[in-house]
Amino acid sequence: MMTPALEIHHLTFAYPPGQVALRGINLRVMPGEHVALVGPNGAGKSTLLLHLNGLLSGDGEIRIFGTPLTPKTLQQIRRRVGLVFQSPEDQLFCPTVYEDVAYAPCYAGLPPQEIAQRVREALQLVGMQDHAERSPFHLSLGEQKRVALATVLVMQPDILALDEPTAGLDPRGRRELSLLLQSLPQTLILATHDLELVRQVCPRTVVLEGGMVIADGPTAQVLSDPAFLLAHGLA
Ligand SMILES: Nc1ncnc2c1ncn2[C@@H]1O[C@H](COP(=O)(O)OP(=O)(O)OP(=O)(O)O)[C@@H](O)[C@H]1O
Repeated sequence: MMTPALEIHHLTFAYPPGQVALRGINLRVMPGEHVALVGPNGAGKSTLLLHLNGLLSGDGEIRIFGTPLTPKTLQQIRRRVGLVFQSPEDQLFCPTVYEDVAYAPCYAGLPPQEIAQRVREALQLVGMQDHAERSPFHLSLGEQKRVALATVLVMQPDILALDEPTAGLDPRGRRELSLLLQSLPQTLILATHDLELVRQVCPRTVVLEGGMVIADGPTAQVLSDPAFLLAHGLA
């Protein structure tokens, strides 16, 4: 059998001093799957994403392509799992867009020529190739979000986890991002309230509520029942 890209067993986590955010999450995602993570505010979506590359660490087990996530494997796993945060200012800190996108490949010690090529490709993918020399702080929110995505794509992660990627984007920005996400061959985990995006990008949807998985199945099925959507804060 093919090794899953992501396996989560009985993951439980509480923020100090005791705010329980995840209660026994089990999840298996196969390579190349595009999975949506939906649920009301406070359901635990962001908390779950922060566990995927060890930024938070709860009780239970996480395996990335079969490798358990432990302090020993953390560096190796961070190269395979790219996390795009909800607010781009958490991800951008250099004087220029180019430097921000080049930061991770520089840090990883890639050769300069490869860095330049990867940065060009990543900026092209998100449609920001003409803004390489601008300051990220003078870009619009939508542009910043695209650069933040490029800073992760540039490392060519096998798993891409995005938190609210369309929040704050205008309709055209949304459409372009949706098309880009649909085209990505990577395993994709998308935490969002944007059900239209979910229908466009993710054949599978997982619903979280109160830190638990309360539904997991084909998107068309999971999102088809208006009463279910209403009951769980999704509509
Ligand atoms: N830094 C923190 N300290 C304490 N509690 C937190 C912290 N961050 C989140 N929580 C709590 O953990 C729970 C899960 O929050 P989380 O942000 O993961 O939910 P979410 O599904 O991403 O919500 P949203 O849709 O609002 O982004 C909530 O009860 C929240 O109040």
